[in-house]
Amino acid sequence: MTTFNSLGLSEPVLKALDFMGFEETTPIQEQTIPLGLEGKDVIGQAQTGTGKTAAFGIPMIEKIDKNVRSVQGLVIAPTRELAIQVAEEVNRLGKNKGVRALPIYGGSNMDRQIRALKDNHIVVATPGRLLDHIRRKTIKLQNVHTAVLDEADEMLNMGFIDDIRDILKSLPEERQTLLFSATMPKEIRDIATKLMKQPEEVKVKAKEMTVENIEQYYIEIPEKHKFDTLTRLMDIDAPALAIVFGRTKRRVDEVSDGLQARGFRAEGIHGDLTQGKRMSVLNKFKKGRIEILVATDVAARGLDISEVSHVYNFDIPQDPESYVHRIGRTGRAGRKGKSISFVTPREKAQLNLIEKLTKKEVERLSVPSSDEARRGQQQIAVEKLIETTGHQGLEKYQQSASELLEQYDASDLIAAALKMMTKERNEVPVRLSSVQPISVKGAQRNKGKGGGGKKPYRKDGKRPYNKHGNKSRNYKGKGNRSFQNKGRNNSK
Ligand SMILES: Nc1ncnc2c1ncn2[C@@H]1O[C@H](COP(=O)(O)OP(=O)(O)OP(=O)(O)O)[C@@H](O)[C@H]1O
Ligand SMILES: [Mg+2]
Repeated sequence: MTTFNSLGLSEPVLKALDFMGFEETTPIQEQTIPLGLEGKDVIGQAQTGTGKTAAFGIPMIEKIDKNVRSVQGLVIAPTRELAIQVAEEVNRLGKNKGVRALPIYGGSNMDRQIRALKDNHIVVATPGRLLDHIRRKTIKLQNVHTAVLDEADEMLNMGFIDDIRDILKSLPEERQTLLFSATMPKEIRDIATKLMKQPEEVKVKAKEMTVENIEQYYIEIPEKHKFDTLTRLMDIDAPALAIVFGRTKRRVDEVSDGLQARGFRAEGIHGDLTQGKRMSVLNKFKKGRIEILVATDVAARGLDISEVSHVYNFDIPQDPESYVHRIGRTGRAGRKGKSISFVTPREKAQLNLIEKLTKKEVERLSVPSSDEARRGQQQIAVEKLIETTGHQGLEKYQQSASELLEQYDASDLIAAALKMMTKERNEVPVRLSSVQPISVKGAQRNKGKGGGGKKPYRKDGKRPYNKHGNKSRNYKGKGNRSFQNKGRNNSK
């Protein structure tokens, strides 16, 4: 166990860490904070939810002179939501030291940003908006000594390489550059290395690329049954907060409309929404006012919402890396999480690619039946009833309870109470537009995935549900055609 104390951090930063409840370092923090403090360039790769933000945030804050009123640290992040979140975490870490961070991103008022820039030591920006400021000369970067690319591979992958290069060119030569992500494909790392000075590579040793505390499952399912299966899973799992990833904006809209039609508190988020709408949906989700966030990959990276208990890949992602980030929205900071990915029969090769990247086998589940879903709902009522027996104030009901028990059979009474408490399953028909399955370039059709049989769907390890009908059928692909990888479709 390594404490932050042993890293030689300043009192105000230690106090902030204490306030935030960080007791010991995570492995990536333990390894990169000393390098960051020494001024070394660092490429840091560690699993999702393991504290990379503080790993770069802490040394950056330590190196800020709060009396110099100019931007000294710069973080670049791929999305607006992430820029805001990172700025919040940096502000928490820097609070006692008097170090302030400002998020700047497209879709918000430029003049206001310009005014606010004067009072901040650190800027957390999306690449496009930052370049706007640089080109209009509305931001002064000559005092920047530390630059961080958070989710570096994503930004370089998205074709932002020229933007990033232009941004870095506008910073002083004498600076430190840090690069972080949970994934770092070799070709991207090679590009990145060219932007840095003899970077130290820190790759936290982990057998698998995904964190162990996420239980990973997949369900093989034809496209047309996905939606009903999703709502069944939700009825059984009763997630605290869930994120459902869809492939396109239209898909996200349709799935969130469908979920609403079935009585779930769901809303969608994707790149076509206004900034205001995106923020309001995300805030509602963080506060639990909606329970399901339906999203494109725009929400796949970096977002840290601790209560997210389930991630559903309604559509399997095009990039295997994206899978790592998507499921990483759950199981953060040591919490438990569960991910379930829908794979159409023609997409098995894509699943194999994912397993190859993550070095982790994804376990197969059978399609839950509507009877299992109904029992799932009933189980929720059972748990609620049991929990309520521990509540105070039950004595007010004891008199009625004894009277009832004199007249009726106890099990009839409990059955009636459960019936009243069990949510009726809403199965209004929902139709989605058809989509193309993901295709893998030159993919070998999956020839019998290893890993034994599938597991019947169950809410947890303790209560097995019998399998009912609905076995996944043997869908045959149309021959062994290899599919063209359409590359990244710009559909976030
Ligand atoms: N040392 C620590 N002790 C306890 N909690 C921590 C510690 N470091 C970070 N955290 C918390 O863990 C959560 C995840 O951290 P963070 O968002 O930095 O993860 P990440 O590695 O950047 O993940 P991703 O790859 O998804 O971006 C945050 O809520 C953060 O406040
Ligand atoms: Mg992060």
